[in-house]
Amino acid sequence: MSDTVIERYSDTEALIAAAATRFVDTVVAAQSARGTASVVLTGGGTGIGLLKKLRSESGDIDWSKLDIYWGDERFVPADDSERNELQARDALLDHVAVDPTRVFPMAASDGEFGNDPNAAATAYAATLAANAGGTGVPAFDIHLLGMGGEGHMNSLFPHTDAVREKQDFVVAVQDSPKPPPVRVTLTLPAVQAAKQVWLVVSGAEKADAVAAAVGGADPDDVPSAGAHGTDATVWLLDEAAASKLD
Ligand SMILES: O=C(O)[C@H](O)[C@@H](O)[C@H](O)[C@H](O)COP(=O)(O)O
Repeated sequence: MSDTVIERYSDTEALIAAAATRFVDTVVAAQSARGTASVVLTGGGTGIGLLKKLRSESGDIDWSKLDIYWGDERFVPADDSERNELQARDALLDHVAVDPTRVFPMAASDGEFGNDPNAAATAYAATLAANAGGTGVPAFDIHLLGMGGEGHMNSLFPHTDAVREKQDFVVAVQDSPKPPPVRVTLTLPAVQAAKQVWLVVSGAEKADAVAAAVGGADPDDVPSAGAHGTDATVWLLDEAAASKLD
C-alpha cells in the first residue's frame, strides 16, 4: 500500500501556494533523475488556480521536458471556454515553454473524431498506450485531481459505469450530473497507475466526502476513495475541507 499524506492549510490561497511548491519540487526531482516528467492536469477551481500560480512560480521546472495529459475533458467544441484544455492553456500552458508535441489534450466535439465521445476516448487510450512502453498507461509522476462535494473526481461520478470501469483506461460519459453532460475521462485503473495522486480540495461543502474517502469508503459511493497512487496519495486540503477528519 502506498503512503497517504494529509496536509492542511488555512485557506484556499495557502493551499494553492503549497500545492504549487510541491508540484515544482516533484517535477524537478523527476527531471533531475530521469531527464523527463509527466503530469495529469484537472479542471475545476483549485486545479486551474494551481496552474495560474505555477505561471508565476515555476522554479526550475524545464517545461520542455514535461509530458502533459488531462484526467478528464468536457466534450464541447475546441473554442468553448468550458474546455479544461482551454482553461489550462489560458492559465499556464500558453505562457511557458512547453514542447507542443508533449502536450496531449483530449479531442473536442468538433475535432477529428466528430461528435463521438467514444471515439475520442478510444483515441486517448491509444495516445496513453503509445507513451506507456507496453503497459497501456504511463506511470504519471503526478495525477492532479479536484473533487466535487459528492466525492467525484475526473468525470467519475458516484454509482456510474465510468467509476466501476475495471479494464479500459479512458471512457466516455454521456450524462454527467455536473454540466456539461458529455465528457471523456480517465478511469480508476488509469488514475491508480500514477506514482503520486494529489487531491487538491477546498471548501466546507467537500468536508463529508473528504472524510468518507480518507476513511476508506467504497469508490462506487465516493469515487475519490479509489484515487490512489502507487507511491503516494496526497490530500492537500484547506481547513474547511479537512474539518470532518478525525
Ligand atoms: O471537469 C471537471 O469538472 C473537473 O475535472 C472536476 O472533476 C473538478 O475537478 C471537481 O468538480 C472539483 O471542482 P472545483 O475545484 O471547482 O470544486
